[in-house]
Amino acid sequence: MERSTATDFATVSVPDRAEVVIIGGGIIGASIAFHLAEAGVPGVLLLERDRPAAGSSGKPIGGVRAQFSDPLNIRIGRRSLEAWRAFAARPGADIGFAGVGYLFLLGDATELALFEEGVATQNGLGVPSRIVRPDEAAALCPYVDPDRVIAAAYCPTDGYALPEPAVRGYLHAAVRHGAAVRTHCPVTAVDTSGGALGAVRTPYGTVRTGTVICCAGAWSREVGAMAGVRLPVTPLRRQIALTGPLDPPPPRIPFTLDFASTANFHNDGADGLLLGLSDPRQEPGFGRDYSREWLEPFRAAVARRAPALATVPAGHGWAGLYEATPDNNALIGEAPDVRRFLYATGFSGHGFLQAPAVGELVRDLYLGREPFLDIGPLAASRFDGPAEEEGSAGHTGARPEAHII
Ligand SMILES: NCCCC(=O)O
Repeated sequence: MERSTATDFATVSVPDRAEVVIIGGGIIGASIAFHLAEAGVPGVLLLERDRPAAGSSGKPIGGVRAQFSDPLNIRIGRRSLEAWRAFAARPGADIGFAGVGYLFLLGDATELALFEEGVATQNGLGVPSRIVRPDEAAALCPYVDPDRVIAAAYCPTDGYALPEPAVRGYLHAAVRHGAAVRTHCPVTAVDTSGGALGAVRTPYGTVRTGTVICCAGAWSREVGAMAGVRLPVTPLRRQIALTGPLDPPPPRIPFTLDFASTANFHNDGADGLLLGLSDPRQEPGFGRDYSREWLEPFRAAVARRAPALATVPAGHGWAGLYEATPDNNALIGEAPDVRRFLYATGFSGHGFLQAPAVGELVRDLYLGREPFLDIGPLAASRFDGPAEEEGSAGHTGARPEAHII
């Protein structure tokens, strides 16, 4: 599902030395490169083994929201939304931001209680979300059957945007500010000595550096291991499909998501829909071949909430990888045993929507500045211990968010 040509910065050589080497040219690496270069950090080098956004950032459309259950993710989402809205001015690119809102469909009293608590937390942090009755949910999204939901949570300032133009926008702006970007340039080794970084190696040569930032998404565990750093990230295939033109064309709807099943749908251009589901049967792995079996649980789920879409056609599909952590929260921090090995990964499906704020946070971590929030709870060390248990929040108190996709 190629939609646009990616910016390419084909590698013919790498510099002998860089102040900072960012590994990974997806949305997180691109945002960090931009924020560091904009702040005047010299010698920022981003290495991408393929083309920009070749991993999961190549998703056609990405939801952006501040509706989360815990303050940390709410604040990251809210801060990022401000940046997505202003992206045309800074860094300066059209990312197709559409503030259509997010509508979480709720099926029972337990879900409603969870979202009432979440909305109260969000409102306390300035996010204008609210619980809406079934008839208002159906008015916002006419596919929803008001007799089949108990309520919904709606935030009008959420929406979606286009990830690949966002990656390109960040990279072009980073280069304008002096950063270097090399694509088709895999990192094959990270040299360390006595707990300090020495260099990264590539097929085009060795780059001496004192700082590495791992933004390798689903491949971060392997990149971390090159430096002896444990990053508990697991690849998990996620799939979406486009309906193509519908007759009649769909109304303009919020990003609509059934909380219980994760089935979701929203507009794709003027005349189609994008459909998605986090299939709980999916086994971990790097496979990214598209297959259609997820459509069966998707159709079953929408039949329960929005039966008008139960037979909607699903045309072209796309498969990408979530970079899942055991508690579905990101990993952001500095490795305790390898100085200046920083990481921003494990976004568990929320990398695009969190990328602008993450760029700021990692910039501030690098510069030793006071960040806009304490990233301590996101340190990978929360999973240190004998077992890396699925569903464990570890011992730091980082609270898993309620939304499981
Ligand atoms: N990965 C995006 C799915 C929708 C969401 O979590 O908001």
